[in-house]
Amino acid sequence: MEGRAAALGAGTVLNALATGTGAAFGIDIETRATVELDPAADGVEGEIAEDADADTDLIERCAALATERWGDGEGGRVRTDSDVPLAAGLKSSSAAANATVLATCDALGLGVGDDPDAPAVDVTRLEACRLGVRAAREAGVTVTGAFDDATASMLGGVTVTDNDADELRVRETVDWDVLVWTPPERAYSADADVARCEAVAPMADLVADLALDGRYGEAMTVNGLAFSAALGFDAGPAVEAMPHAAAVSLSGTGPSVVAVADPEDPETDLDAVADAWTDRPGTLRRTTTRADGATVE
Ligand SMILES: Nc1ncnc2c1ncn2[C@@H]1O[C@H](COP(=O)(O)OP(=O)(O)O)[C@@H](O)[C@H]1O
Ligand SMILES: O=C(O)C1=C[C@@H](OP(=O)(O)O)[C@@H](O)[C@H](O)C1
Repeated sequence: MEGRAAALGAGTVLNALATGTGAAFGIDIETRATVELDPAADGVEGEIAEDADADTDLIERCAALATERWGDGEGGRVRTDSDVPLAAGLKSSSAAANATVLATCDALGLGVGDDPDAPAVDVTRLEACRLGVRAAREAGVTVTGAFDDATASMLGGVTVTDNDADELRVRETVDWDVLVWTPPERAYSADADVARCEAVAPMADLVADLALDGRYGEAMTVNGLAFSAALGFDAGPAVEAMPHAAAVSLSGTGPSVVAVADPEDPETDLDAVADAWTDRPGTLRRTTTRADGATVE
């Protein structure tokens, strides 16, 4: 009983910490999970390939909740390996949770899809996503549940969500080139200063209006300025990127900054953004948006 799945990292359009409404978009960086179930095992044991000391509680809970819900409460082992840096604002927790829940479904021999009425579909990706969000809340790695990030990672494209109700308001495909700057430091979402985020709620409402109007780029850039100020990050990288990018924002609670360009628009140029950011410490990564989301492998 072995199963495998992969889920996406994501960038932020609207940080949900101010109002509970959030928006994010899936990008082409992945976390893969392998689950081996053993009906005789007592509980689930987790391992994170990149970091032997990182907290495995989230993925252990994801596998355990999934076997409780769709199996017979089997235990076993779960292992993740990931291109999504941990606690860097690129939704590593959502990608790990989604990949683990789907890999557990695969190990249980269940069909995963989006149409609940299709004969081959036992579990929808949205159901799997909601279970991962529940595990994230129980593991204490999130403030709002981060259903925005979880849906972007699971479904791909851009999603706008109500994280208080775990409700998907919008899902749309976007086609952007993406440049990600990840500074060396890490910022765990659970440690974020929520009161400072709540102070910029009027700006978050404006960002939500723009996003619900389909103006994702403007929404994202306003989000970045507001939440960089709220969370104490330098807005300099965003200002440097703005002349060359369709949009740029601090991602999540940071520290990564994500700039996007429209491949059809010659006015946008991520090489110029990379030049502007080149002397900053950390890593620069070029990627693209993804519309397909998480997959069973
Ligand atoms: N590859 C992974 N495998 C297992 N758990 C992970 C992985 N990546 C992240 N996590 C979990 O998510 C937590 C980080 O969550 P968070 O601070 O929200 O970061 P991010 O903004 O990247 O989602 C980690 O402490 C760990 O519990
Ligand atoms: O924990 C949470 O509820 C959230 C964390 C933030 O993301 P990161 O995990 O990327 O910091 C934020 O963008 C998201 O809207 C909600």
